[in-house]
Amino acid sequence: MRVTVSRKAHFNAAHRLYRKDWTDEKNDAVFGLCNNPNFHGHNYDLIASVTGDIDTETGYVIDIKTLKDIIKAEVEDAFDHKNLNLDVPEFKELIPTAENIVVVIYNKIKNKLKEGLDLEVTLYETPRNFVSYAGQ
Ligand SMILES: Nc1nc2c(c(=O)[nH]1)N=C([C@H](O)[C@H](O)COP(=O)(O)OP(=O)(O)OP(=O)(O)O)CN2
Ligand SMILES: [Zn+2]
Repeated sequence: MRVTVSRKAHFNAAHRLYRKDWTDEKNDAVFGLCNNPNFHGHNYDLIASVTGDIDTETGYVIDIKTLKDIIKAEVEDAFDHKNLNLDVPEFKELIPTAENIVVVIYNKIKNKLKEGLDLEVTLYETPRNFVSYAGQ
């Protein structure tokens, strides 16, 4: 019996979408306002969903406190009130699009989960723009 346990979280971060190896013209053409050198911010929301078997002794798939602590350490403490391009090592050479951010978050959380647990992360960049990643 596989059951999914989910936890919501939140962080604010600034970013700029651009490639250092492209001209300003090409960055403007592809990324538009998101290439503004002054950066811009988003109120990111995320949902981390962990799927696994219910432990017969505890009744848990995962203690939600454990999931909360992982998300705090791996996502909130690492990204909240940060400039993703400048402050977060994972995005030194990786454009902080929602797609790339959700994959980075997935990998950071997945590495802290016990074997046998599956993970899906959904990241909202705005209330209407969101991406999901479940590995592969
Ligand atoms: N595939 C992607 N497209 C875009 C991304 C992205 O990460 N992946 N990101 C951006 C911008 O960074 C940003 O998200 C755009 O924000 P905003 O202009 O506020 O977006 P909307 O106008 O759609 O805002 P709503 O309030 O949700 O309508 C652009 N593209
Ligand atoms: Zn943006």
